[in-house]
Amino acid sequence: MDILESLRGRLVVSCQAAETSPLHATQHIVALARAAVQGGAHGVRIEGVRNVEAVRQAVEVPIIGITKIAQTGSDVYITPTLDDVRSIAAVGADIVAFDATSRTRPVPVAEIAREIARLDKISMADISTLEEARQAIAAGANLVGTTLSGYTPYTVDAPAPDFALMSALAAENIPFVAEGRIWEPGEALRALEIGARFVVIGSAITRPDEITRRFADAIAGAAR
Ligand SMILES: CC(=O)N[C@H](C=O)[C@@H](O)[C@H](O)[C@H](O)COP(=O)(O)O
Repeated sequence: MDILESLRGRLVVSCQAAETSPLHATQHIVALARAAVQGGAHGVRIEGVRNVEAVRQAVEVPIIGITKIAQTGSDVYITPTLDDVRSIAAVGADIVAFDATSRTRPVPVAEIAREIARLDKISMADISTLEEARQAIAAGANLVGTTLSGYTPYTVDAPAPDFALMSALAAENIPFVAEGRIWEPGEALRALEIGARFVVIGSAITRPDEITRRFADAIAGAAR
């Protein structure tokens, strides 16, 4: 079946761990991906060449692959260069996601989208505003993700999750994925009702440190 069709209306789980996390090693990312699939995820979002390669051997669902590479002179870090695109595509990502914000960037969005298409992969442009989404689609991206709303200097005050952005994307028939700062099943459902192709959840499922902190903070607040 067509990959985007297989994900329509479904849950994708982002399995990522910060360098400081006890879950950073590839074996843990693989375990998170397996657990996500066991729990009903229809796809996974994975960072890093080694991790994508290992997860590709472990699960059969589609993989959204990214790299996170810091760039000199730019805040763009999600799959920022053509080499990143090539290396993540080569190890088995089905969809390659990349930063498509209008910040200073090493490679134009159109070049990244063109390279992903040349490699016969699906391109997912991570954006933070409606205007960035319009430009990414015009530049050839297959779909956009709301991933970076709240993370660019001009969206730091955007609501979490950013349902207003989702509604604006739906109103213009821009194919979009709901991703970023979704913590409740009801929020995921609302995103799908607005028109998201599928939903990507990360921290609320795969970052036990953040999940723990949420409970710990609530309990500490109540004890005060
Ligand atoms: C901003 C950024 O770098 N987002 C990253 C993109 O891959 C990940 O760190 C997020 O965990 C992912 O987008 C899922 O979002 P959330 O963890 O909020 O459900």
